Amino acid sequence: MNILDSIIQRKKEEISVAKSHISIQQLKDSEFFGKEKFSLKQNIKDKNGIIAEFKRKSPSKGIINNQSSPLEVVSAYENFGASGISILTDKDFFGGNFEDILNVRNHINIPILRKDFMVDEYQFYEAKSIGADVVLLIASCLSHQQVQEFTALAHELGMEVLLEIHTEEELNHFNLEIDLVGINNRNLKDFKVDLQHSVQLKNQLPKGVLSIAESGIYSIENFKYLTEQGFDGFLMGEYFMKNKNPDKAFEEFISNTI
Ligand SMILES: O=P(O)(O)OC[C@@H](O)[C@@H](O)c1c[nH]c2ccccc12
Repeated sequence: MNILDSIIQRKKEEISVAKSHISIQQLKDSEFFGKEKFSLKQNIKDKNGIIAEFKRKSPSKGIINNQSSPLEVVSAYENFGASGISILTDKDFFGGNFEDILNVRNHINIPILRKDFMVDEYQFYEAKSIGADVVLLIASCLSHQQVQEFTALAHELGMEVLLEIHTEEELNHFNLEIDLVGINNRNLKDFKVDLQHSVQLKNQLPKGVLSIAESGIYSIENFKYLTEQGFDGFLMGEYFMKNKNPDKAFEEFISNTI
């Protein structure tokens, strides 16, 4: 069993526990349910294209940062022009939780991506109830049909969808309702990073689709290369989070690149 399989197995257990505690109706009654969303699609075009991630740890890197406060970090991301924020809500493997989104939602005015492994409709109601504007759909965990159904549900709830792909076969998961396509430079099964591979995949996307280069952007050179190759957006976590002050790291990166 690879790491992705273990994460999904655990996720399914968590979801069944969550369902037994909180009903969909209760989620619908929460404060954020009726709120308007911020559009990541729009912000990718209007701002600096970076979706900056708050990330404490990962299966590939272990602890990255368990000191920084989400609000301090994401406020700096917003102030220095990020198009959006990604916040991991997976607890066991990434050290995230719902509070990380709930605690910042009312303090920032850019879209928040709930970064998790979405495998069940219930999680879309959860995402909306904590104030997420965008959800991630990972093609390698889902069938073509699930991608379609989950996209429709996300839209019905007023959220946008970022479809993550990593292989040529996964291009088949794309449909015209998808808002943004992320190409993961990292293979989630063995953690290898390959930027060239992502560029090749990006060139096979239908024209006009907003493309996001995800993961493993470890230097200004990497960023510039991907920009030159025509990516519209960049999902970056570790590069900022590995610093004691991710807020400063973000500010410095922006002043050196954009
Ligand atoms: O920290 P990095 O290498 O900059 O990567 C950020 C983000 O792309 C990565 O966290 C990620 C991309 N897709 C995922 C799916 C699940 C969990 C995490 C991810």
